[in-house]
Amino acid sequence: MKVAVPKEIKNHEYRVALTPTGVRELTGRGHQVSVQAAAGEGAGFTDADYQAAGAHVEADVKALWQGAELILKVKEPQAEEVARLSSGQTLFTYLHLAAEEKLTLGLLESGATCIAYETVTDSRGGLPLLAPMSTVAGRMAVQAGAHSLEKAQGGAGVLLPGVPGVSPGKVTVIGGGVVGENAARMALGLGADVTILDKSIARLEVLDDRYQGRIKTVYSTADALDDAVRDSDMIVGAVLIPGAAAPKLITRKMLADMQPGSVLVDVAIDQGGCFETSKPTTHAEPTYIVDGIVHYCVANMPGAVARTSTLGLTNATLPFVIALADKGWQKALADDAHFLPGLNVHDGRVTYQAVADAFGLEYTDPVSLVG
Ligand SMILES: NC(=O)C1=CN([C@@H]2O[C@H](COP(=O)(O)OP(=O)(O)OC[C@H]3O[C@@H](n4cnc5c(N)ncnc54)[C@H](O)[C@@H]3O)[C@@H](O)[C@H]2O)C=CC1
Ligand SMILES: CC(=O)C(=O)O
Ligand SMILES: [Mg+2]
Repeated sequence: MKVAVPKEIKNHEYRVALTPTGVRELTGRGHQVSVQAAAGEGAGFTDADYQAAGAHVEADVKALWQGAELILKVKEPQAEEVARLSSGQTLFTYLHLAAEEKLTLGLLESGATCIAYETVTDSRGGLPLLAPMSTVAGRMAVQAGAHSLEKAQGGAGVLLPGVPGVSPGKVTVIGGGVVGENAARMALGLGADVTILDKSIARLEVLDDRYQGRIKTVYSTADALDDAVRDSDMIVGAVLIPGAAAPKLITRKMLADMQPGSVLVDVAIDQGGCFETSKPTTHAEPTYIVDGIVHYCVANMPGAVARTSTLGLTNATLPFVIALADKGWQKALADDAHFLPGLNVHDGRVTYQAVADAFGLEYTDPVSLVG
């Protein structure tokens, strides 16, 4: 199969979808891999590294896209990339469509087959292609939030660990999944006073057992959210309903109950965000202030630590990439019931229920397409 790896073009996105190690796995199976010139630079891989693994390095971006059957990316296609996609091509990348109507309509119009990393599942109820980046983003969330608490960033001037004689800062994490647990772990490591809210008692049980009371667990209700906004120096938004737009859990009105200079870090921004006042930001300008509250809402947080993130992401995606290249999308998805939910769009049809629901579009069951 002809596989293409474009250079990412989203603001401050330095990850790449395939490492030279991945290229070697594909070329060893007889596939042709084209990598855009400098695609791996931000993650520490040179064009020569890719060539040594058997890739063709392509400087002409138009030729790269046109010649591809399978396109591997990291972030959702930007407008100029959507315009390059065509019917018969398969795109494998993060999509987050429920938060992006224009992108959804663009992909439908392209006629391409679009498989999202974030909706692939596993036998333990997890999201194996989201988890590595959720781990990164959860760990970064506290770094970013701690920096945002500094006065020069508009923050309240709170040092999370406190000092002897001064209480530590309070961090509340809403959603105790992969992002949430990793954020809580970092906050705990810094010496903050940490609480996790979740709707899943089973998940709270796991966290309680794992952290033996060092992290408080609270069942997420409207009252618990009211308490969180009154008490917290930093709130991390880390909820997910797979494939769907995030629920808005903190409204603008609730910001009035927060201490001025408190910080909201909305990691769930890639699914639209879980705070009413969230809007996507970039690493170039990661924060903004609403009603005295600092908001950090970067939609591609892991892009800033591209070396670690690329290695973590591609370790997880490689087996699925190999399946797509070896078998084609139809057989690869038909053979793996956990890969199948990755299919979000095919030939003008929406094949993921939560995306169809988000925009009132007709849903096509992916089972009917893979035979
Ligand atoms: N901004 C960025 O750069 C990145 C963003 N993300 C995003 O972070 C979000 C979280 O991802 P994961 O932790 O992997 O998901 P996850 O599925 O591991 O965890 C989500 C948790 O939210 C809980 N939850 C759902 N609704 C809730 C509610 N109303 N109140 C409280 N808890 C609720 C669930 O029970 C679950 O424990 C996703 O939107 C993901 O796409 C992930 C990586 C990078
Ligand atoms: C999950 C995601 O959106 C990211 O890694 O950028
Ligand atoms: Mg996004």
